Amino acid sequence: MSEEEELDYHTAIQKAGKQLCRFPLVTVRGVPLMCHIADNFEHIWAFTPDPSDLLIATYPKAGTTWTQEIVDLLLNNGDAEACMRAPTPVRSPFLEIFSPKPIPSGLDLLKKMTPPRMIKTHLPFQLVPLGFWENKCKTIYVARNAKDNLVSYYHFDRMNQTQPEPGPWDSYIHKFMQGDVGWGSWYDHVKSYWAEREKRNILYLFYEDMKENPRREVERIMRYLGLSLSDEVISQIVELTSFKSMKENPMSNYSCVPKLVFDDSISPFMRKGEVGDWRNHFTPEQSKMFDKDYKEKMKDVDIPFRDLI
Ligand SMILES: Nc1ncnc2c1ncn2[C@@H]1O[C@H](COP(=O)(O)OS(=O)(=O)O)[C@@H](OP(=O)(O)O)[C@H]1O
Repeated sequence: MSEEEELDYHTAIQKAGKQLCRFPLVTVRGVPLMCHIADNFEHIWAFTPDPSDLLIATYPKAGTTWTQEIVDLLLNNGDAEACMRAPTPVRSPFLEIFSPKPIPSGLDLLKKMTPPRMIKTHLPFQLVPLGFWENKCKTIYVARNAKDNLVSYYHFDRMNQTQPEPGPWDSYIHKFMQGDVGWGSWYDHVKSYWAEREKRNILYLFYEDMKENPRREVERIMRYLGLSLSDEVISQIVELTSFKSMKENPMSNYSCVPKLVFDDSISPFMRKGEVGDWRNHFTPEQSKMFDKDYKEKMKDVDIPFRDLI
């Protein structure tokens, strides 16, 4: 990003900050979306990607930013400086985000960029513009176990002053289970991409696998992208995308978003980055109740989630 663009970007988000509020949810084709997304859904649906574009799809808080950083470094042969050219949401536009914006509007940014582009979405499979599938765009989906995903989303809803009010922890668990949160049901989301993964050649990854063996997962992404990088470069990418490195990196830690939007005194964007943190939040009763409902909602699929019990 040039100095002028960077200045523009910061002025724009500061100005937009004045119009920001906790956006209410509006249902689009059965999926609750924040109203600024719902109001502009027609434009989002009409977006036509280039066949060379890459889609990174996730339910919110499943490891999107981590994956965006890995992909950008892979595409830039591990060049840390190149990947510090701009904050994550500028390097990898967020397809459905519209103004007033805590981060730049995805469609506006995409118009200015030449393919191949790295595009982020939280839309469930059925709301992703058809052009992605017609043009056979490569797609990486990252899923995170439901309980850790819920915990991360709860803290994000507390700190992001544009997300709907999360309310107390106990009622948030119920909201999440009912899919009464932005981008809807976690259960439907992870299932929607799982069902299409083979037909659409979607690389379906798990946050827990990335934590367990980041190098193995970086290499998996590398092969999916048709790249072959040296062992040394891969090691560098693993190091640059560790939680600690990304938390310290102003281009990946979302410190680009002003405090009046992302209030990091409530909870930082790069919060803990752990598997199993749900154990510090769920009471045994809440966990039992969640597990019973989970079993019922997930009985029709066998997606290998771990660290849930
Ligand atoms: N490098 C790395 N390693 C491990 N964990 C990481 C990493 N980068 C981000 N994170 C954690 O991912 C959570 C944020 O998820 P997303 O990037 O999907 O958020 S968003 O939906 O794009 O807003 C959030 O999880 P929690 O800490 O559990 O809240 C981040 O801390």
